[in-house]
Amino acid sequence: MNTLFPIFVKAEQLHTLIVGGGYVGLEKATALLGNAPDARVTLVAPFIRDELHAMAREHPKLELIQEPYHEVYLTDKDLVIVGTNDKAVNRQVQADCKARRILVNVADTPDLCDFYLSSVVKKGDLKIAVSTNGKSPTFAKRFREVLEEILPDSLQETLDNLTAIRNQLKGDFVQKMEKLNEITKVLK
Ligand SMILES: C[C@@]1(CC(=O)O)c2cc3[nH]c(cc4nc(cc5[nH]c(cc(n2)[C@H]1CCC(=O)O)[C@@](C)(CC(=O)O)[C@@H]5CCC(=O)O)C(CC(=O)O)=C4CCC(=O)O)c(CCC(=O)O)c3CC(=O)O
Ligand SMILES: NC(=O)C1=CN([C@@H]2O[C@H](COP(=O)(O)OP(=O)(O)OC[C@H]3O[C@@H](n4cnc5c(N)ncnc54)[C@H](O)[C@@H]3O)[C@@H](O)[C@H]2O)C=CC1
Repeated sequence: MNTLFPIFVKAEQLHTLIVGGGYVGLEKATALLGNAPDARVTLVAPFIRDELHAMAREHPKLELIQEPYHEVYLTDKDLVIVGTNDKAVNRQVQADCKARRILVNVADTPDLCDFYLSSVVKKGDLKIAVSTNGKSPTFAKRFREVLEEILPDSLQETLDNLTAIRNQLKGDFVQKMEKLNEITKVLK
C-alpha cells in the first residue's frame, strides 16, 4: 500500500527543530534550507559538525544549540526531524512530539515517521517531489537525477506565459478552466 499524501510545506512559516548534528542532521538541514533558505530552524546536539556552523553563518535563522536534547526544545516548534546516533533518544523525541501533536520524522526509523523527506527536482517554479514509499531512497535520488537531466530549462518560460494568460482570462471559474485546459492540451 502506498498511502503517503504529499503536500508542499511553506517551511519559512514554520519553526523546525532538528535533533542531531552529525551527518544526518547536516543532510536534513541542507535539504530544508536548500528549499527554503529563510526557514527558521533550531538544531540541538552535543556535537555539531563544522559544516553546520558554516551553514549557520550563511543562514541567520538557523540557530545551533550545543546541548543534549531536552523536551523544552519542543516549545513553539511545528516540525521535528530526529537523527541522533542514540536510538533511545530518537524514540524519546518521537514520543514527546506525539504527546504535543507535533509532526515528527525519525530519519532512520520509518515506522516512527509522520512524514518522509523526498528527493526534490526543481526547475524554476516547477518542483517535483519523489518518494519510493521508503523502499529505496537511493532510487529516489537517482530518479531525481534523471528528471533533472530531461526536464528543459525552458519550462520556466512556459510557466511564466501560462501565469500571464491565467491573470488576463475573463469569465467564471469553469470558463477559465476550460480555456487553460485547451491551451495546455499540447502537453498531454
Ligand atoms: C523513509 C525515509 C525517512 C526520511 O529520512 O525522511 C528514509 C529512510 C532511510 N534512509 C536511509 C539511507 C539513505 N538515505 C539516503 C538518501 C535520502 N533519503 C531520503 C529520504 C528518506 N530516507 C525517507 C524515504 C524517502 C522515500 O520514500 O523514498 C532522501 C530522499 C531525502 C532526504 O533525506 O533529504 C535522500 C536522497 C536525497 C537526494 O539526493 O535526492 C541514502 C543515499 C545517499 O545519501 O546518497 C541512503 C543510503 C543508501 C540506502 O539505504 O538507500 C536509511 C537506512 C539507514 C541505515 O542503514 O542505517 C533509512 C531507514 C530505513 O529505510 O529503514
Ligand atoms: N550517515 C548516514 O548517511 C546515515 C546514518 N543513519 C543512522 O543515523 C544515526 C545518525 O547518523 P550520523 O548523523 O551519521 O551520526 P553522527 O555520529 O555523525 O552524529 C550523531 C549526532 O547525534 C547527536 N546526539 C547524540 N546524543 C544526542 C542527544 N542526547 N541529544 C541530541 N543529539 C544527540 C550527536 O551529538 C551527533 O551530533 C546513526 O544511528 C546512523 O546509523 C541512517 C541513515 C543514513
